[in-house]
Amino acid sequence: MPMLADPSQKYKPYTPLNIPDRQWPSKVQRTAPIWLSTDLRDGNQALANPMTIEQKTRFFETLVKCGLKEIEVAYPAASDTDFNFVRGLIEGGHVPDDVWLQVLTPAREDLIKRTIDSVAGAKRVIIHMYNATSPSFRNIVFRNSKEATLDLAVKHTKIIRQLTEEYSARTGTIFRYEYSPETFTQTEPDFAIEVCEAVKAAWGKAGTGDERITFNLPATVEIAPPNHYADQIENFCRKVTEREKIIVSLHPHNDRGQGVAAAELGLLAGADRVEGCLFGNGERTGNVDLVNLALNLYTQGVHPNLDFSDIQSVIDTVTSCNDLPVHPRHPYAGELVFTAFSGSHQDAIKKGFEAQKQRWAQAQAKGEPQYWDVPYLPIDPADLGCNYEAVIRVNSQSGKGGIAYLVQQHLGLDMPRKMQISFYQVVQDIADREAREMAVEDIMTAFRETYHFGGSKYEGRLNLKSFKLSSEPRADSTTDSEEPADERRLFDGTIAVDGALRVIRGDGNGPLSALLDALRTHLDIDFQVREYSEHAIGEGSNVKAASYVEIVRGGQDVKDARKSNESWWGIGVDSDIAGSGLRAVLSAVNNAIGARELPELKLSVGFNAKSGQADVATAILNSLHLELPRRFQASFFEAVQRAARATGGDISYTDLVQLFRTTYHYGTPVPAPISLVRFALENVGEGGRKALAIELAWRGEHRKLSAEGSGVLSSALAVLNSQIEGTLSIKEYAEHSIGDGTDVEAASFVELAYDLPGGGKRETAWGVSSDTDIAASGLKAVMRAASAFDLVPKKIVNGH
Ligand SMILES: CC(=O)SCCNC(=O)CCNC(=O)[C@H](O)C(C)(C)COP(=O)(O)OP(=O)(O)OC[C@H]1O[C@@H](n2cnc3c(N)ncnc32)[C@H](O)[C@@H]1OP(=O)(O)O
Ligand SMILES: CC(C)C(=O)C(=O)O
Repeated sequence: MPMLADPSQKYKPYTPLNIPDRQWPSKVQRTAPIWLSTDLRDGNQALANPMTIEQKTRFFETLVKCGLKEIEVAYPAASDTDFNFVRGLIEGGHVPDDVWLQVLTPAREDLIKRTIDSVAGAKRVIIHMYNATSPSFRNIVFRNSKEATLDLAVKHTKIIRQLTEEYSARTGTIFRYEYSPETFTQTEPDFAIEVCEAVKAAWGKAGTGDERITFNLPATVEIAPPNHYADQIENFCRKVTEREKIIVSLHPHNDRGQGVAAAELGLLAGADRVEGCLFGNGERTGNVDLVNLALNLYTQGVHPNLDFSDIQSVIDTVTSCNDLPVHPRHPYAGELVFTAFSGSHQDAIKKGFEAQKQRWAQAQAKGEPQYWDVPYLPIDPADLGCNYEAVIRVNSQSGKGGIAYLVQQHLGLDMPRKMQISFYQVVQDIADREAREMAVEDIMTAFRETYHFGGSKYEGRLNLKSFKLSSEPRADSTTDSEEPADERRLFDGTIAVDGALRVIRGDGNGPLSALLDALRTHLDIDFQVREYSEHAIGEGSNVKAASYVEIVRGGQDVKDARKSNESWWGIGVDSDIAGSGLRAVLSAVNNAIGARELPELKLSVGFNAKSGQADVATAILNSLHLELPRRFQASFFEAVQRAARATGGDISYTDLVQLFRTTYHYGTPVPAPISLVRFALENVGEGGRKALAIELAWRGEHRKLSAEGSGVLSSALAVLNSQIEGTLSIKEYAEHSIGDGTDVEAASFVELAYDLPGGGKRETAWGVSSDTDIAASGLKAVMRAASAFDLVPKKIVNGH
């Protein structure tokens, strides 16, 4: 059947009240009303499967925990379950002293008696009686007159008064009385007031405070817009006598979807109290939602005197008891209400959080309130025990702002705007391709994979192992100016390239360009930096630097580089700011090179000193695990060049390693001319002075010697110097570990200078050794370096 062309022929509109001087439209709610939960009565009676006693008890406990002080627990005359539930609450001691139990009864004597029986022994009880007063109920349901309707209410009010007084005398129970002219909103306004006046008179003892009588004015079925309900309430409040002895209570249903509005306007119109259910359960479309009402007040800065600080646990109890879901879009409580999928919402939320952080810091410094003001979020999810995880969820409708927000929240990284755009494209592609929502974990994985960030699992093809940055004055810089000398930065590092270690070197205006120079020189990887930014992560001693780098193809002039459509971003985090920048460059480079083939390490003479020295060092690093200091590299490189020239220009990898071994007596069967046989070290005196007793094989003979020094190396030098003319001294010393755990060894590198007797020319030589004992390693390196000199033996004078 089609909908009616003219519904006015079927449905009558409501008749508005004429209150020209109505006050409620310009009022503002500044206090919380009295709340009554009728979940266990009106809510329960609307369920296909009413709650069990166990469920009702659990629900009751949750209501108490939320702070409800008036709870309608049952229609006790309806069933044994309801009756026994009320008994169980009282006898089980579940009712706190400050909570009023409310029970509903019709205007029937037998049922009233049963109702009052149910609450025996309770401390505070509200007996709630109702009868229908509207014309259609009078005519259709009860088939009685106005007088009979009024008499029914009066007669049974008197019965309740008499019975409760008897019970009070016997048990000490404090009773209040609530009367509902059912279908108030459809009852003639003056008749509703007339019935209530008659009931008040029949009760005969309405006073102030806890002695007030409650007139509950239900919108049993919501049949008019909420302003009409407000007019009806204001009309009632104005006309009823002894207003101060009355609690005016609202009981809105939600048939037109305006229950919350009706309650809010009804309160402005003078009501004191609201009856409703959590999340709006109840007959048909439900009773008014108390959670919605309470949190509406809360977001106006009015404490509702209800506690929803763990709203999820309330949802869990309610849904498990009444078996009704909470809609994902339900105000304040739905799973999606703090979630933005759309890009512009996410962007505004992200900006809102950032601006709020600053605003709050300023407000805190001035001792002012920290007001909540985040676009699209009318309440702080944290106030309801929710976290910000769900605030932004990403699908194909999302934008860069939301994705950047998640990266910020989960990784602490505040991507620059252009990087946000770039990463957004990555996420969009995945979301579009897979046509699904991207979970936070998906986005974090995409971020880690794109930028090779976050541990060995995401390592790229190029991976920084160690580095050293130094500086030297520019060749063309002048020293006579007042300005600080113009410096070039030198990068010396070890990187893993597809798993194999490479020593690379480069120089530039700064650390990043020095690294890029090194990559260009050794690996044919040619990029230049277009944008760089950084920020701190964390505070105090845990602070780290996060760097973001955008690179473009190398060899472009500034104008072309700026215009280039092709670029790659990278991110680096390190406790050292230079380290974070270098890591960011490698992250971007890894992003850019993809699977491109990289040049193999090649060794041939004719290479320039920069690349040649580092390539030689790479060979030694990969074969012997020794990280040669830069000057050691230069020194060995000369030996390599000599050897290569002698063999026509080429030197194989194996020959190179062999050359290293023989040059430095490193791991060769024939020991160095001066070599360590055994030694003993002793601490002498304070300050770490050492006494060294050592046995040396000295060019074919054994010498047992001893000397003291400030440390191991200085005592070794003292021993050597006691045997020669001239002086040996240490020019450079370096060490590093090889391996880890219990297999760790120390590698020592010593450069000795030999000042020949009589002020002759100074010579230098390197020695290298490794040993599980670091002292032995240092001593062996010293002896191997000393072996390189043509040492002049000490002259024997008078037998000494
Ligand atoms: C708007 C509301 O939500 S009001 C509360 C509604 N809740 C419930 O109805 C749940 C509990 N109810 C019940 O368990 C049952 O209806 C009972 C036990 C109260 C009564 O059961 P029954 O005696 O079988 O009557 P029934 O369920 O048919 O109720 C209709 C009768 O009650 C009368 N009645 C309805 N409301 C009232 C009232 N407030 N006061 C007195 N009588 C009433 C009707 O006129 C009708 O009387 P009739 O049989 O003489 O024609
Ligand atoms: C008993 C009354 C208050 C009721 O539930 C209603 O009118 O909806």
